Amino acid sequence: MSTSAAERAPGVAPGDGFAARARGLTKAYGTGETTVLALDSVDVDIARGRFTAVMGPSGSGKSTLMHCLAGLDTVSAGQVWLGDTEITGLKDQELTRLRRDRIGFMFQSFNLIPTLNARENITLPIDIAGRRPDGEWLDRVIDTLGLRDRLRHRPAQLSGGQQQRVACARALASRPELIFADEPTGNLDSRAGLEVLGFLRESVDRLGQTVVMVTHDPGAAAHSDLVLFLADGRIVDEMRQPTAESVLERMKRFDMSRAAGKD
Ligand SMILES: Nc1ncnc2c1ncn2[C@@H]1O[C@H](COP(=O)(O)OP(=O)(O)OP(=O)(O)O)[C@@H](O)[C@H]1O
Repeated sequence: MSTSAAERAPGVAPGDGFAARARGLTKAYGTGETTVLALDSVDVDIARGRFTAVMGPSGSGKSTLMHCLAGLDTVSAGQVWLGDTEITGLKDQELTRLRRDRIGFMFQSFNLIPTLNARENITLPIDIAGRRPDGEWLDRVIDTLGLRDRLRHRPAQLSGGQQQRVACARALASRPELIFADEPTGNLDSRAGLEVLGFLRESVDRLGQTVVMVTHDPGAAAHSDLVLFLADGRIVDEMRQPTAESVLERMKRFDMSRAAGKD
């Protein structure tokens, strides 16, 4: 008999107000002496309708956290919920369906299909799922992202910023409960990067989306509502209403305390 998430984790209410949550999330890679503890019993709540940034030094577990929250990777211990669905323990097929129906992804490489035009790229995940796009929503996304006059262009005919906007529209097209963005501005010049961050911000403010973004860039994190700081597989701090300066300052302190710890 399966036990409900709430029964197994006392005090944890169903996912009201949270797009995703984790309790005791632990991820180890490898076995024996070569084991790497990428996540060490992480508790995290991702608020609905908010823009959350995840920062931390290289190797601190940012991507692993994102992959485990998105059901792209299995966990070693702990529980993860998307809304009020516990995803830890779901079978591959159920996870694939859940990701397809409820999550949007944006990666550093845009992963656009070169032979499809912008509009076809945007609706591809919906088409693959065999669903019909919600025309009104799609129009809003396309207009919010300023892509109306680029829909018939193929990726090669678009600038890097425009391609990333198409990738953003594709992530939003199915109106997912949650968008995960892994370094979405990593390959862009600063102007195009700012554009993408502005669009992610607008998707939260104007379209009510929930966004989780992994980034190394304090300037990018400043577009979020909340920054989670990871170190050695743990969430060690958080910051509301961040500015680039306050995030940079926090990271410097962090580097200093790490250096002190190694002495
Ligand atoms: N498939 C894997 N096999 C073995 N170890 C891994 C694997 N994936 C990640 N790790 C290790 O887990 C730790 C966390 O990695 P992760 O990629 O989550 O860090 P990150 O904070 O996203 O790093 P970066 O900022 O460099 O992308 C690192 O020590 C990494 O080497």
